Amino acid sequence: MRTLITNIKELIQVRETPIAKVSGTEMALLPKIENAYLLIEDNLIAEFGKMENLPEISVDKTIDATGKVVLPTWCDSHTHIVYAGNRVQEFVDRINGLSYEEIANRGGGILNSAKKLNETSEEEIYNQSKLRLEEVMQQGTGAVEIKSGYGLTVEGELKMLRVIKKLKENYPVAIKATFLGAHAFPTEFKENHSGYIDVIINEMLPKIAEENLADYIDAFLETGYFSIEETERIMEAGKKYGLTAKIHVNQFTAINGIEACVKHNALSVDHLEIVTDEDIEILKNSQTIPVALPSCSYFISIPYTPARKMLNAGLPLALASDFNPGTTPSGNMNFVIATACIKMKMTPEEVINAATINGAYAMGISETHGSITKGKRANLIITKPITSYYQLPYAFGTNLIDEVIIEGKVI
Ligand SMILES: N=CN[C@@H](CCC(=O)O)C(=O)O
Ligand SMILES: [Zn+2]
Repeated sequence: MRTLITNIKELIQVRETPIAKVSGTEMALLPKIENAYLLIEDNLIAEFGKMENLPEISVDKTIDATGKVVLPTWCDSHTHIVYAGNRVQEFVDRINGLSYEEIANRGGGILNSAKKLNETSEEEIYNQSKLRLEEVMQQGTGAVEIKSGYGLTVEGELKMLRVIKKLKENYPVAIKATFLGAHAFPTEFKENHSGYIDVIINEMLPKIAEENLADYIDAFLETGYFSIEETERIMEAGKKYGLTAKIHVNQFTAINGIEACVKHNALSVDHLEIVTDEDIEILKNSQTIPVALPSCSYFISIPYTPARKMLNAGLPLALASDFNPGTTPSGNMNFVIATACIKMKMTPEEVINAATINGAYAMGISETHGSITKGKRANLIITKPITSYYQLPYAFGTNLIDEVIIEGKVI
């Protein structure tokens, strides 16, 4: 099957030579071709170039993109899309003055979602979660990482990971599964942290490996959650099963957690609302990519990741949604990029790099996703007619997406 997209006003994020990620000042550059065509063969990008160089070819379908921008679909490297129910009451409690921490201390927060998840059948969780996946696909997401972490029991964690596996099987979007058993301590292990970590290492991980249910391992390294030493135990155990770490860290406090993650070759460190100069130094010269989650900062009113400071220091940065019931009940990457421009003072070029090629890197899929490169997956957003790609973050709240193509097919 050959599909030809013609008369593209701007074909953006064009990388003739494949790259893994972009860092520092490179993030300000977003290569593009004006008045372009792009040829899709089956599920791959086969050719692209200027309209004037379009060769004579026979195709099965032509899409006229006059006035429209074409770019790679969003690569959302950090979500918790699989969950049961919602946490609307906590939303109202926060409006009335309670903080995220106060709600968690009352047994709300992650433990609230864990209770709901353990009471809900696998089929029902799948049915609720697939609606969120379908929604973000329509919003232009073509690759997504999904975490467990609302089970916190052997059965609960396996149930979540099996739902992620089923989503992988049934949807064309690229999905990476991350095991986040170390998301919070269940109440019965509140005073016995090592006991719960033993359950993670000796009971959960072997079963997950046996069923091949996870690609990565995560922990919530934070004051009041998992300490550096506890997170190190988790990362080391994961490594034994071939699971590279992607760690929640520096969301509320900076406790030198980033150093431990870099030491253990984490693929990404995520959140980073609070970042010290030492953290930035440590991230330099590492292969670990920082991931910012601006919708979370927006929703629970916490600081935004200091993107400018990090980019000025030469670091790469990825942007992801953090879609979850507690701190970010939205997976809309269009809102993520707009918020990063508006609140983090990133430029349109930087946010698009952060949400495509760098997001792909943060999921370990930049060889196949995240740019317009021959041989990569034909995962594309075709916008409505717009003046330029600047309009995407500018017109926040307006749906400017006309069509989404995943694996070569309009969805
Ligand atoms: N901070 C840790 N985990 C999630 C939120 C968990 C929740 O409140 O349900 C996050 O990334 O924001
Ligand atoms: Zn998260």
